[in-house]
Amino acid sequence: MGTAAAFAGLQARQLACRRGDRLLFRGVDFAVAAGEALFLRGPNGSGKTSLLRLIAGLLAPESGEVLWCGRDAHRLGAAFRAELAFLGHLDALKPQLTLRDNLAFWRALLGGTVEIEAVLAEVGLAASVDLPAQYLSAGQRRRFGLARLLLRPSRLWLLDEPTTALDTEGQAMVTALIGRHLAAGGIAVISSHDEIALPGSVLALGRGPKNEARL
Ligand SMILES: Nc1ncnc2c1ncn2[C@@H]1O[C@H](COP(=O)(O)OP(=O)(O)OP(=O)(O)O)[C@@H](O)[C@H]1O
Repeated sequence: MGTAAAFAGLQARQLACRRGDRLLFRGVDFAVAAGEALFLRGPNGSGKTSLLRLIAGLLAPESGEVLWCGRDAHRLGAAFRAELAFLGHLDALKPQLTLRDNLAFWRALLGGTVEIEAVLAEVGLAASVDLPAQYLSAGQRRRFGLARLLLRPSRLWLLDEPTTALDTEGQAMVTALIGRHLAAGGIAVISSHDEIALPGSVLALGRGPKNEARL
C-alpha cells in the first residue's frame, strides 16, 4: 500500500504561544489548503500578530508545530521562507529613496523580475513613483507594503492587518489582490479587524476558555 499523499497546504497542530510570562493561546489547530484563506480574529493583544510570526518562523512556539505540505515548516527553513510573503506593520522603506528605488531594492533582494512601475500602478501608487518615501501618507505606506507582496510569486501570504489606513477603494483593491492570489492556488492567513469580503475559515483567538482558540 502506498503512503497517503501529504496535505497540500498549511497546517498547525496544537500550537501554543508564550510572550513574556503570558500564555497567549494554546491548542491551535488548523488546516488551510491551496486556494483557501484563514482569517484570524480577536481583540487587541490576543495574539494574531504573534501567530503570524510563529507561522513565518520569526517566533518559536511554546509547543506544537507548523506543517507545510506535510513537513515541519521550520525544519524546511529557507525552502519554506522562499514560499511565503509577510505583510507586517513595519513598512521597511528607506526615507530618502523614491518609491521606485525602494521597490527596486526589494525586488533585487527577493529575486523578482516584475516591472516596478506596473506593480506600483497596481496598488494605486502610479502618481508617486518618484516621491521620496518619507513623504508618503499612512495609506500610501500600506499600499507600498502590498506592492512588496507582488514582487515575486509566493504560495503563502501572511497578512497582518492588510487594510489598515486604507480608503474604501484601497480596501477593495486588497480584496481583489487576495482573491486573485487564492484563485491562482495561493493560501492566505489574514489578521484583520475589518471585514474582507472573501470566503475563508475564521480562527478566533483570546475568547475561548483557558486561551484555547476556536476554529
Ligand atoms: N516580546 C514580547 N514580550 C512580552 N510580551 C509581548 C512581546 N511581544 C508582544 N507581547 C504581548 O503579546 C500580546 C499579543 O500581541 P500580538 O501583537 O500578537 O496581538 P494582536 O492580537 O496582534 O493585537 P492587535 O489586534 O492589537 O494587533 C500583547 O499583549 C503584547 O503586549
